[in-house]
Amino acid sequence: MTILAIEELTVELGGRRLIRGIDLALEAGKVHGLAGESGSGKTMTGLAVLGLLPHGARPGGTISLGGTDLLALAPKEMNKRRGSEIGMVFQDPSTSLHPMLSVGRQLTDPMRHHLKLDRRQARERAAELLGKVRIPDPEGALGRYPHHFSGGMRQRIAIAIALACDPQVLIADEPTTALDVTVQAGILRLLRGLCDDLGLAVLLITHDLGVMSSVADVISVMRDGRLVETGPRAQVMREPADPYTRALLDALPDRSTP
Ligand SMILES: Nc1ncnc2c1ncn2[C@@H]1O[C@H](COP(=O)(O)OP(=O)(O)OP(=O)(O)O)[C@@H](O)[C@H]1O
Repeated sequence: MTILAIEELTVELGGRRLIRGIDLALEAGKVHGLAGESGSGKTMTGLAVLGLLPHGARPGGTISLGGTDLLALAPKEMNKRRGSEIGMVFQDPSTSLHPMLSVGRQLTDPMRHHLKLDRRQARERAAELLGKVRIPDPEGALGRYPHHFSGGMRQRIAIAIALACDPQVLIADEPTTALDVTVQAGILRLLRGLCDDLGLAVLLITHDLGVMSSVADVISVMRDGRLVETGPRAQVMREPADPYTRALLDALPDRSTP
C-alpha cells in the first residue's frame, strides 16, 4: 500500500533546478533506498518531504500523504505533521540530539505535545521505545544524557525519538555514515526490523549502494536531480538498467576480498 507518493517533484533554488521532476512511492513495511553520488539531490528530496527545504527554495509537483498534498500545506500545518506523521533521522546523532536535555525529556516532549499523553503514559511509552531500539536498561536510560552513550547508541536513541509519535513514514538520511563500520550493520538491522514490525514506510537516503544492498526492498538511483532508475533491490543490484547505476556498482569495494 502506498503511504507517501511523490509526483513530478521539482525544487528550484537561486535560479538553479536542483530537483528536476521525480516520482517515488513509499510503501508500508518497505524500505525504499535512494542512492546516488554527492550533490545528486537525495537530501533535497528528503527535506522536501519534511517541509524543511532551505530558505528561498521553490518546490513544485505534489507529495501526497493520506490524501493531503504536503507541499500545499501552510507551515504551521506542516509542523504538526513533521514529527507526528513523518519521522526523521539524520547522519549525525550528536547534532540531532539536544546535549542538555535528558533522553527521557527528548522522547516524552513530542509525545505529550502531539499524542497528548500525560507524564506517566509518556514515560512508559518512552521506556518501551528505548527497549524496541535495544537500549540496555531503558528505564535508567530515560534519566541519562546523550553524552553518556556511544555514537551507535545515540543513533538508536535518535531513531526512538523519530518514532515517538508513531509516524507512518520515516526519512533516514545517511543514518549510518557517521558511525563506525562495526555498528553500522546493527543500525541497519534495527531499521529493517522496525520497518517490518511497525509497517513503516522508510525512505533510506545514502550514497552507499553497499549499505542499500543489505536492507532496501526497492532502490531508486538519482543523478543530477533526476531518477535514472527504480526497481526491486535484486534487479537494480544485479542487472542495473542504467549505465550510471552500473558505474556506481562497479565503484563498490569488492566485499569478497579481505
Ligand atoms: N542550502 C543550499 N543552497 C543552495 N544549494 C544547495 C543547498 N543545499 C544543497 N544545494 C545544492 O543542491 C544540490 C543537491 O544537493 P543534495 O544535498 O540534495 O545532494 P545529495 O545527493 O544529498 O548529496 P550529499 O550526499 O553530498 O548530501 C547540489 O547541487 C547542492 O550543491
